[in-house]
Amino acid sequence: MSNISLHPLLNDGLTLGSGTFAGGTLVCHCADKPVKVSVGSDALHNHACGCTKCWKPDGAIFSIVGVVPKHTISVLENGDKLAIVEEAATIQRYACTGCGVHLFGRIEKAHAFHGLDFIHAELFEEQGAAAPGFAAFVSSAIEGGVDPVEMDGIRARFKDIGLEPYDCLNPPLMDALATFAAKQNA
Ligand SMILES: N[C@@H](CCC(=O)N[C@@H](CSCO)C(=O)NCC(=O)O)C(=O)O
Ligand SMILES: [Zn+2]
Ligand SMILES: [Zn+2]
Repeated sequence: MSNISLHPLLNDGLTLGSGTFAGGTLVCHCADKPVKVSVGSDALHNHACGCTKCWKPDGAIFSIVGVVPKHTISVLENGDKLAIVEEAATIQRYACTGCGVHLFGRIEKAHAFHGLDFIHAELFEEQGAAAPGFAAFVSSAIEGGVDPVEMDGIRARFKDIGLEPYDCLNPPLMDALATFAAKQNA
């Protein structure tokens, strides 16, 4: 297959987390007045995401995104540069208006993942955050511009590095969404 970059942190195999990471500071890509956000948790359910909405570094076709309890997040510096990307989205992503990096995403409505904020662990200035554990929304990469003929190779590459590819979320998270929906509909 072609030289597609899944993500800079996936292209040469996974770097495992320390297992003891308890949070740190997320920093955007601005050279001047970067936005800094404190997080008091490791990235939970960390995964590669091929959807069109999650932030990706330049040249990558997958995002790496995980969640943290929202009460562990606080904006430390230059929060005036943050703006919500898409107000109507389930996940309201707070992006830096200078560089476009998403610092965190929050769900304000009733939802299985309410109370969890979405973050990109590669933005931690510290090392040791959890590695991604699976790949989600893989087929959505086509919506982002990937040629469908590349998909077999992309799925094979994920399997090679130990990440099971799914076209939605992984079974435990899909079960959590379905459990929430079942309770709401009861
Ligand atoms: N095909 C669409 C899928 C977008 C989508 O549903 N993304 C998921 C996963 S984001 C991180 O896991 C989601 O929950 N989105 C809610 C939201 O973004 O508000 C596409 O690619 O756009
Ligand atoms: Zn920035
Ligand atoms: Zn996504």
